[in-house]
Amino acid sequence: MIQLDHVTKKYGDKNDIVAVDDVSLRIEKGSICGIVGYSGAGKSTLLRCLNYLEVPSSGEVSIDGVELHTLSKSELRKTRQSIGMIFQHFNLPSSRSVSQIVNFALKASGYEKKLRKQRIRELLALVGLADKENAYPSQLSGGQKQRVSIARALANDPSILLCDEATSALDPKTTQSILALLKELNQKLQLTIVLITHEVEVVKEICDTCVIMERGQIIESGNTYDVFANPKEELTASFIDTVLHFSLPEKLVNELTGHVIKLTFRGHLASEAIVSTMLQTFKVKGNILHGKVEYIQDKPLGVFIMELQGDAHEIRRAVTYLENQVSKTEVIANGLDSTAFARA
Ligand SMILES: Nc1ncnc2c1ncn2[C@@H]1O[C@H](COP(=O)(O)OP(=O)(O)OP(=O)(O)O)[C@@H](O)[C@H]1O
Repeated sequence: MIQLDHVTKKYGDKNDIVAVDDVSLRIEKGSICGIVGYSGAGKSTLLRCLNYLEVPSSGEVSIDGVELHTLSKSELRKTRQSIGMIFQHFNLPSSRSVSQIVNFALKASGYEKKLRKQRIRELLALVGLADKENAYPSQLSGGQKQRVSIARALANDPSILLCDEATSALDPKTTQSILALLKELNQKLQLTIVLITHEVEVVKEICDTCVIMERGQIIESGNTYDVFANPKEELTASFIDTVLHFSLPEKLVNELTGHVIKLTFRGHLASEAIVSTMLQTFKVKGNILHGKVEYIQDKPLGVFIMELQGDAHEIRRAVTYLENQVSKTEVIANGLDSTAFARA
């Protein structure tokens, strides 16, 4: 388990750049945690505080109950060996072959020479590169290079893997294959994975929990499904909307005259029945403008956007019914008391 308590990291001669500001966070063993934020939010700094590549200005980082600041240099080096790291631009030396790159990591950690060849084969097979032992980085695609860097990061059998924008330089299809590999390694090796990204798609695909950062602080965090189903902060909602596309074009919304609501369903199977019961029970006309089910790690999250027309009293009753049936209702346009709706 990784635990951060009130971690702050300041830079600058006067300590006036606060890159990470009083962050407390717990990441469970064997889980995948995604840290999301725009450029400059403090993600990289926070990630580097986890293995003390950056020593926090204040606060505590503990790995499996051991506070890193209590460790001697050699103990810290040993702890770092249990934390692998991969990067956006792979950082592979161009003059070494794939097996030499992995061998170098094994050698540096004191892995017994006679066992190294076998270990290199195992690692390359694990990341799907069994046939690339003798290739050089320039002969590999971006996805293959990231696989080599993952093999290198796993050389020491780490229990934690830190991923710094690991898929940001890759095309969508290759991103999917690297994410699938990370998920597989997480399950096969019980590897705890912490990744930072500005791509919410990555979080949606593989993260059990997620953390949203802004100006060095965590503004929202939790189980990924819960955060996606019910974002509390505007920034979180806008990030999520970039992948779920659960909104309507503004021009269309402005042209609508009825009461426009957005319904969020946890699970989609009941959604159509609820909407049709509502339409049969109350004297309202419903126009479905948008309906979609997204899968967040195989769990469905459904959204309907509807325009309701009719008597305000009936609409209120219909909305009350919906509020009791679905996870969340939001007014998108023409709230019941708005003049626009009164005109309709
Ligand atoms: N070594 C440093 N010296 C001074 N300021 C730094 C240093 N590292 C980061 N910062 C500043 O700290 C803030 C957070 O930077 P950080 O790189 O952690 O953000 P980020 O969310 O990872 O952004 P990006 O996605 O662009 O890397 C920024 O204002 C950055 O300029």
